[in-house]
Amino acid sequence: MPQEQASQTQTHDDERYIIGYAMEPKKIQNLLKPSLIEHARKHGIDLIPIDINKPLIQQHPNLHFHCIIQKLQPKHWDNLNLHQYMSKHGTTTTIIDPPHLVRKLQNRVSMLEFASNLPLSVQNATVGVPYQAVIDIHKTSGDDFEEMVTDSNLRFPVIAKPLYADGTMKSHELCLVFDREGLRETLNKNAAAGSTTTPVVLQEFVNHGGVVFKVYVAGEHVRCVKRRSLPDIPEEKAETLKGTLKFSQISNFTVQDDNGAKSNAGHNGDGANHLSNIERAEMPEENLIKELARALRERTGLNMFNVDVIRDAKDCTRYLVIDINYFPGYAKLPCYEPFITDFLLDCVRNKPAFVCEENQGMNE
Ligand SMILES: Nc1ncnc2c1ncn2[C@@H]1O[C@H](COP(=O)(O)OP(=O)(O)OP(=O)(O)O)[C@@H](O)[C@H]1O
Ligand SMILES: O=P(O)(O)O[C@H]1[C@H](O)[C@H](O)[C@H](OP(=O)(O)O)[C@@H](OP(=O)(O)O)[C@@H]1O
Ligand SMILES: [Mg+2]
Ligand SMILES: [Mg+2]
Repeated sequence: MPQEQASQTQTHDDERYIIGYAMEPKKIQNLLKPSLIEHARKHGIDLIPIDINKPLIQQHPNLHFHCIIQKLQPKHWDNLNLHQYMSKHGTTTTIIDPPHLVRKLQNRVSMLEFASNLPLSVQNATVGVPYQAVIDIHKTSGDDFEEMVTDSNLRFPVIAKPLYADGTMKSHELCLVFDREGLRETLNKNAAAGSTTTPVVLQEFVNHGGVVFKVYVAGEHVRCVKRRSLPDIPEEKAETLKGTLKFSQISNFTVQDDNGAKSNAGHNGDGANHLSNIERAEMPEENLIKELARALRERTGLNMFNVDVIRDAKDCTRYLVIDINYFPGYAKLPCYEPFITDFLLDCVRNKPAFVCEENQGMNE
């Protein structure tokens, strides 16, 4: 079976490790496929579900977790009371990754700060971030609005993104904004939402050939795949476009899923051309991806994340990080079973580089 061949890690028959997973049912369904549970089991790892709604200390009294992987909302941290659990088992159980570090990825400003001024040196390539500004969502009219847009130094088109990328559907509701009127309209709609109003980041839209590179990181293990993205907007067209265009989770399907959906729907023409653009797009240099992953692991202190990277259509040596997601959909990677299992084996064998700093800040 290809997954077996792809696994790099040797296991000894007598080694067995218990790894708990704490996450919402939808995430479990996406990630913990029988193929992963089986692959991990064959390599010495028993994956055990943790109930995220009650204290961990009251669960599995006869099991010792070597490590726990998690994707949780703050309320779940409270319910699980991991602090209590770790005060008893903290010397032998590792939590991947500490929540106070994960939280930095839940804000689109602090998230991209990790990717600013990265000292990478692979051929001529540079990796940076697009220009972005947080705006005052209450300045929706008159001079205040005009002044704010001028002061922000942004050039249209921009993408309006909710500041908080906190795992809610709302946090993925983005909007391409073509001009000042479009921006005013977006802010007015946001203001009309009343109690659900959210701060907004405006990020410059960068033409990038309609392809996003998703770099999946699990400790030292790194994989990069191509996904569908927004199409380019030629400069002359950008000047004539007005208003806004809402979109959400445009890059969440794999190229294979996209192909299937298009052919099932009987689409051709533009759709097919667009997909072949993706297939034709050259992957970034492997060393660049590795260096980027390493640098971000160091800066964030995290092990499990993916990075969305685009390549400037005007300058193919210029890469831009547009998004970093904690604990992404690894199951969308081909042969994700050995990828995750090898990482988990690294964790339980306590390779120093993978152990998070004493699980500090756990319940912060
Ligand atoms: N600055 C940008 N320039 C061009 N395209 C962009 C830019 N930012 C985002 N995009 C496009 O919009 C998509 C969604 O943006 P982003 O990744 O920030 O949102 P998200 O909801 O956090 O995504 P995810 O589902 O990966 O968490 C990207 O995959 C890319 O196709
Ligand atoms: O934090 P949430 O649950 O909103 O995170 C998303 C994340 O934004 C990414 O979109 C993941 O997908 P990929 O980047 O395509 O891997 C999602 O993965 P999923 O398969 O678990 O839905 C995350 O949940
Ligand atoms: Mg993204
Ligand atoms: Mg995201």
